[in-house]
Amino acid sequence: MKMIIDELKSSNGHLMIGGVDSTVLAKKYGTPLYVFDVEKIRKQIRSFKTAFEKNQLKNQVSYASKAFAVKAIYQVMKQEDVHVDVVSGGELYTALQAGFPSEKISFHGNNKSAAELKMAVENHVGVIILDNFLEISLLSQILKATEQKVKVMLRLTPGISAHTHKYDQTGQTDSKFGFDVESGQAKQALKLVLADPNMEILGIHAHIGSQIFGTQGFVLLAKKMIEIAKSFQSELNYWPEVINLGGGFGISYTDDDDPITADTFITQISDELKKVCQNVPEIWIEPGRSIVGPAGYTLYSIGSRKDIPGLTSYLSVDGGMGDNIRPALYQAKYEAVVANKMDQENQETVHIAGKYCESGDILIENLVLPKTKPGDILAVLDTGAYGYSMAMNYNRNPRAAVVFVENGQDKLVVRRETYADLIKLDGDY
Ligand SMILES: Cc1ncc(COP(=O)(O)O)c(C=O)c1O
Ligand SMILES: N[C@@H](CCCC[NH3+])C(=O)O
Repeated sequence: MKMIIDELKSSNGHLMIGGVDSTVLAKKYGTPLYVFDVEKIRKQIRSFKTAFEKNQLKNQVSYASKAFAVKAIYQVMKQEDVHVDVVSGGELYTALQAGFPSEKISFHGNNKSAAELKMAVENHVGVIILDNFLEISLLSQILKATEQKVKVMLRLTPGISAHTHKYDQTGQTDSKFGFDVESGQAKQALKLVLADPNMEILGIHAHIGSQIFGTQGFVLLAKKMIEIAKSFQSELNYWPEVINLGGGFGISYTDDDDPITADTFITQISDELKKVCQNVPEIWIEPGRSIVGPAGYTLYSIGSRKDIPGLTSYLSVDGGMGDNIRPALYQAKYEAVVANKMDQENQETVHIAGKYCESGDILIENLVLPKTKPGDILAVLDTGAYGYSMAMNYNRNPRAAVVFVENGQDKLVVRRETYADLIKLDGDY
């Protein structure tokens, strides 16, 4: 079991989150419940910033908001004075409604619609990260028609395969994202952008994937981006002001995961950049999971139990794949504890089943726990990234509420969906 657990116990054996008793939160707001320790989020952002400062690199941290995109998190990012990236009109809308400054927003996406591009231009987003040729022409038309100018970057596919789940790889040549460097698409895109008087090209971007542990892929990417910049300079007389290296820094979900600190990542990237380039551009990164993942917990109430003699036991909880699709989609592993029995000995091994009508709805296999009874609170750890943001209403289960805790105070930041919410969009026939 992860070392962290000892730090989280209160004297009565309850799991504490951000100075608040998690069982009190479960009672107050109901379960399933996402809980975020906001101080952890702030600390992680600051560790990226500190690492850049230590290495004396001009930089920008841009939170990849797909990991968790609700108004309150954009407000925390505003307080921490970082940028954010969005990948849809919906994320952009949420950020703007939260009062997040549009000039600090980067707009990503491999199939942005004309309407989304127009929305980004009208709201003066900081930079549009162009992903394909259709988008260049759509944006060009919009800018001409509205007589506006915008900063852009080009998303490149650098031909680097990260060591992670296939669904989490994005930098390999055979990827749906970005302009391919190898075949010359990237150069062609740059020519088009340079020729457009309404587009100001800020730099180049690449993202190799998500939940990556080694530094090797990032170091390779840094080197490759400088090579690309040099070829752009010699052939098109263009040198980027910014190189954006994307996100993807891995976190520890279980003891098998060995994450690298922000300091190690940034230092190794910085060393490589300085080795291969005298005039290092401003470096941007886009961490999502590493900023919000470890700060998140999901609290569930334990319900029914099925013991199959000689085989195994299933403990069911009141949530599952609807609030955390990651185990079903990527075979992702998690750790969990019984929040009201932190001081009790582990006594048995069980599978944690969700309540959705799918055999694949198993949140954790072979979890070692104390003896439990219905009504005990199970806390799954490190669920802050890609949990709520990928939540769904399968089986017409309402989506769970989200609570932020900090300095011993709790605040509901997303209310629980009601049954009435579920039929809000339905018409009669
Ligand atoms: C372009 C881009 N930037 C940043 C991220 C964030 O990745 P992560 O949450 O792994 O840091 C992603 C997701 O993979 C991405 O596609
Ligand atoms: N949703 C993925 C990460 C996607 C990253 C975006 N390209 C996960 O939970 O691991």
